[in-house]
Amino acid sequence: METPPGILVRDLSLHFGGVTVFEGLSFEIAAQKFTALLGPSGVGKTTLLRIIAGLEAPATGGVAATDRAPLAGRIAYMAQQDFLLPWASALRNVMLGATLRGARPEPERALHLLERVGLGAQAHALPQTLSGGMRQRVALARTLYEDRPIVLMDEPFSALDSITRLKIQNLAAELLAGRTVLLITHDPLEACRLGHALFVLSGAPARLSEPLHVPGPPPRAADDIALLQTQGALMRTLTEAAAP
Ligand SMILES: Nc1ncnc2c1ncn2[C@@H]1O[C@H](COP(=O)(O)OP(=O)(O)OP(=O)(O)O)[C@@H](O)[C@H]1O
Repeated sequence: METPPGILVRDLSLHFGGVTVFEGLSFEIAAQKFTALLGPSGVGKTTLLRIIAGLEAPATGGVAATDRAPLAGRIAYMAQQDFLLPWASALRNVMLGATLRGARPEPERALHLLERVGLGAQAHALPQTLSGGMRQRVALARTLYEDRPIVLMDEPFSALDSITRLKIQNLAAELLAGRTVLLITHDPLEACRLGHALFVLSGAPARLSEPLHVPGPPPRAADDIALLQTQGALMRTLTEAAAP
């Protein structure tokens, strides 16, 4: 895989009807790190991710890679819902991107990734026979199958119970290490376990907080002292962000 670049967001403005979601928003997402993005519901997190993914066009400004090469084709997107096709096996769902692009599927590589997320034995199972955590692991394997240097994740684990969530966070940290990852989450613990830098988006138009940094490589233990201190600081920033 090529060296994952960082992402430059420059002078972004976007309005929906009379609402100004972004006005002159600029920031940088570090290369080869996990960046966590938190903030109140409706502030514009998903919209920001969609702009970076090229799925939404801003009124002004834009998004570029720090290596100046085009971003197109270098981004994988993992959404909150697993979006698995109900009639296709786990294996075929992992290869869905290739199928949709008309590319030759690589079942051996897909199976290897299912094995890495602990689902080798379920390769031929249909999604409805799998638990929510298993389905999100299939979705994670599908994201990895795309093998893109940049990975955008929109609350990917929010529907899971807390222990399943801790386990899949560990997997994501291991399997996505070295890529440029932007993770939207409402879970301060998830942000602190996985993020190298944590940002809070708040206000209308939305502004980014100064980043918080958690020491040590992800995934961090949930009871790590430095993590708990950062989580406290993050909770204060989130409380201020929610104040009217
Ligand atoms: N296609 C659209 N048309 C009109 N308004 C939109 C559209 N998409 C988003 N919005 C509005 O833009 C704002 C930001 O929405 P967005 O989904 O990005 O928020 P969010 O921070 O991701 O929220 P949540 O945490 O609840 O997922 C909201 O006020 C939303 O209603």
